[in-house]
Amino acid sequence: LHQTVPFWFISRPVSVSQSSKRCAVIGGSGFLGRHLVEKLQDRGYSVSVFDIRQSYELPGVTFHQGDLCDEQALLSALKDVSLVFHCASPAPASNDRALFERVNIQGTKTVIEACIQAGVQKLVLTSSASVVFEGTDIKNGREDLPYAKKPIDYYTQTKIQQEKLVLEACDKQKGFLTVAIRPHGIFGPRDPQLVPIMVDAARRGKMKFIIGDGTNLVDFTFVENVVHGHILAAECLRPDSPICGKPYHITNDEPIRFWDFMSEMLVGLGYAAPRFHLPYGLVYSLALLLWLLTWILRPLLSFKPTFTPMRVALAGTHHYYSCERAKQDLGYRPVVSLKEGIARTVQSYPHLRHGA
Ligand SMILES: NC(=O)C1=CN([C@@H]2O[C@H](COP(=O)(O)OP(=O)(O)OC[C@H]3O[C@@H](n4cnc5c(N)ncnc54)[C@H](OP(=O)(O)O)[C@@H]3O)[C@@H](O)[C@H]2O)C=CC1
Ligand SMILES: CC(C)=CCC[C@@H](C)[C@H]1CC[C@H]2C3=C(CC[C@]12C)[C@@]1(C)CCC(=O)C[C@@H]1CC3
Repeated sequence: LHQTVPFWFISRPVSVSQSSKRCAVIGGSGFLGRHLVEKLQDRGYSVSVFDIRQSYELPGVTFHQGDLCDEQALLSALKDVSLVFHCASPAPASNDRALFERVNIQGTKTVIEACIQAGVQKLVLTSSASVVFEGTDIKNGREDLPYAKKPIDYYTQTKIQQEKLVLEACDKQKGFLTVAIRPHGIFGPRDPQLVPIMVDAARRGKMKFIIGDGTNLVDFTFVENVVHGHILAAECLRPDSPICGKPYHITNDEPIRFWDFMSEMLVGLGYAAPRFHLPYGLVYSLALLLWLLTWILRPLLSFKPTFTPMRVALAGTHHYYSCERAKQDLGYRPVVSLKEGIARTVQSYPHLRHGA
């Protein structure tokens, strides 16, 4: 991680002691969590994972299987840990209100209480840039944009509450420091959402259409850059740093047309790029109608449409964010370019290639 470090970081060089290199990753079995665990290990951290499931084994990594709403289970996993990364969340696609409220709100309160009780000094939350997204254009959005008043789904609604809880818990007097990382559109090897959903849609012939004029710019962020942002934040988080209790956008700093990104991925995997344009308003209205119908008919039908209003909004509007604050305060610069990230991602999915 060769970076230009901010001046206040250089002015107080503190060697990262062995005890402060003991960390836990809540949600460490997931897509981002596992990449984070691997990089932390490379950087000499001793890592524990706390997750509701164990999806892999890694020599040197201790796994604690449990629900983050269970304080006792968390406490035993956080023993002797000084740094915690919280990147667990139910998948956005579930849209299960009760589950999001239980895990993202109640569970995060439990994480904060357990951290304080266990003597953890630093908590780094994986939030989301979508906490300010309401389904309409955001161009170069900065962190001072207000939280969405009408969040596009329960996932976003509870991510807002979660971020507020974590940032408000920052208390220099008590020696408990917090920071939130807001990534956007994470992609990379082993991602269970973006590429698999896209390929599934392509295989069902649903990737022929471009929603809108196809010029809307979006941030897609390679997973290693997101990991890099988390580790920088953890290492910069000290009582005298300006980052305490603040959110930081972490992006690839290369906004791309949503449909160019989709096309590059699809073509890379051997599928045709979308070609035919459909008006945004029409597709959004149809998605809304379909969503209403599935909601009304839910006692009779268990049908999950590919086109949801939320997905149409994500596919047809501008939503890209400035990561200037992270550059300034964390010395953040993306470590993998979009081109390289796309190439590595395409290569990592041989089983999703056309004809495989
Ligand atoms: N992927 C993206 O594009 C973006 C993600 N984020 C945020 O990044 C974080 C990581 O996302 P990602 O890696 O994609 O998600 P994943 O679903 O891959 O990882 C989340 C992990 O948390 C686990 N988990 C869920 N509920 C609990 C619980 N109650 N107790 C313990 N563990 C639990 C999940 O288990 P299980 O799979 O069994 O539910 C999973 O292993 C999330 O907070 C997400 O909101 C933010 C912006 C963009
Ligand atoms: C930048 C960002 C926040 C990305 C999030 C990723 C997902 C929301 C996308 C991954 C695959 C996308 C997709 C569609 C919408 C957005 C995604 C779910 C469509 C449903 C849009 C309409 C179509 O023509 C089919 C698309 C399938 C893939």
